[in-house]
Amino acid sequence: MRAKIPATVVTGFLGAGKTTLIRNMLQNANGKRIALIINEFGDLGVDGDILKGCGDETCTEDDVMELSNGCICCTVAEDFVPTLEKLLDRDTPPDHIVIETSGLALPQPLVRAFQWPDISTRVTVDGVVTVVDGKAVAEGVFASDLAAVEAQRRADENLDHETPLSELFEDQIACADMIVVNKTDLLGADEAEALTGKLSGEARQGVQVVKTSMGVLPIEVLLGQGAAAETDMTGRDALHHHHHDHDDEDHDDHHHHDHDHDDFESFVVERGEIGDPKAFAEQVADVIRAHGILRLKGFAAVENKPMRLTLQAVGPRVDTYFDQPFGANPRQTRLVVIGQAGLDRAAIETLLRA
Ligand SMILES: Nc1nc2c(ncn2[C@@H]2O[C@H](COP(=O)(O)OP(=O)(O)OP(=O)(O)O)[C@@H](O)[C@H]2O)c(=O)[nH]1
Repeated sequence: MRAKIPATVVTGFLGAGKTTLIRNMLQNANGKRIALIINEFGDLGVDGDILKGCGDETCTEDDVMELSNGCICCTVAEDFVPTLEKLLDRDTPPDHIVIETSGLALPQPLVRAFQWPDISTRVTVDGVVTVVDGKAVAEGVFASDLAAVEAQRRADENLDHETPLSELFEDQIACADMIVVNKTDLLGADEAEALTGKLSGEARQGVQVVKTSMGVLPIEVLLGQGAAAETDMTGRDALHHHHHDHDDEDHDDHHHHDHDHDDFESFVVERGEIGDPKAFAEQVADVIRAHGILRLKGFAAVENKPMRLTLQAVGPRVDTYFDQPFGANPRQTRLVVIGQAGLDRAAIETLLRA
């Protein structure tokens, strides 16, 4: 049986920065074939056009598909499932599927759609990424252009107009496997830190909360979370049952700053052979927990074993398996550590080499 194709769901309010994040990801895809499904309302198609025109060779028009209708829970059978199947049935299916939900959409019905027979055997939800407008949330308004959000709601008679935005926001947070606090360029460092802490407290246990601006996030952090969200709805459920949503054109009311400070960093730690793989995996998990490392991956040389051990960690969940003999490669342990800027490299190196 072939491995399931991973799908990442990107959710977040109008203007939070979903399209910006996805565009950045496509431009840094490193040859990964990523197909995009955009759940946009009606005939606006704005994000689709932006992304189709992103000018990157990895992002051809064929790889961007739009769902014709705004609400996935109502159109799963006639729209979403066929769209997904069309992608899966290609001669060269994508390596990864990314789905951008429309601004007021809740991710829950979309994740549930992956439980559909014929889909559940072929695709799995790698992770739900909730993009947050850091500035707006810090100010307690959740979206920076409230008028646009209201207009978006009013324009759809099916939309529930009663639920406060704060509750829709809670639902997006509840479903997340990763929360991206975007627009930190508009926040002070303390404000950003406080917001991150607050959101960590509100999210399900173990959910990673990362800070960034202009949606710049290493693709290794964004993709490959392995959450299988559709099989794990516990605690993800929407508190509120409102339906129907649609998207709207973004109103360009934000200032951009050109900044090139790095929000993420990564480095390599090398060491000699390890003893017991299981004990080492636990050691790695401890280091990850102690230092808030987002991803850790690489190979280890294990005493008396010709094969190299592959290590992959998403947060403190560490997977290991023997993949192939070292062959011509040096018999060494080499681990790539990825995290938010400011990792205590020296301490991490010491712990990983212990
Ligand atoms: N200052 C600042 N502006 C940002 C940042 N990220 C995105 N923006 C801007 O915010 C606006 C909205 O970004 P989008 O990526 O279109 O947001 P979206 O979530 O896709 O919005 P919709 O698709 O309309 O729901 C755009 O003008 C972006 O250029 C950021 O980190 N800082």
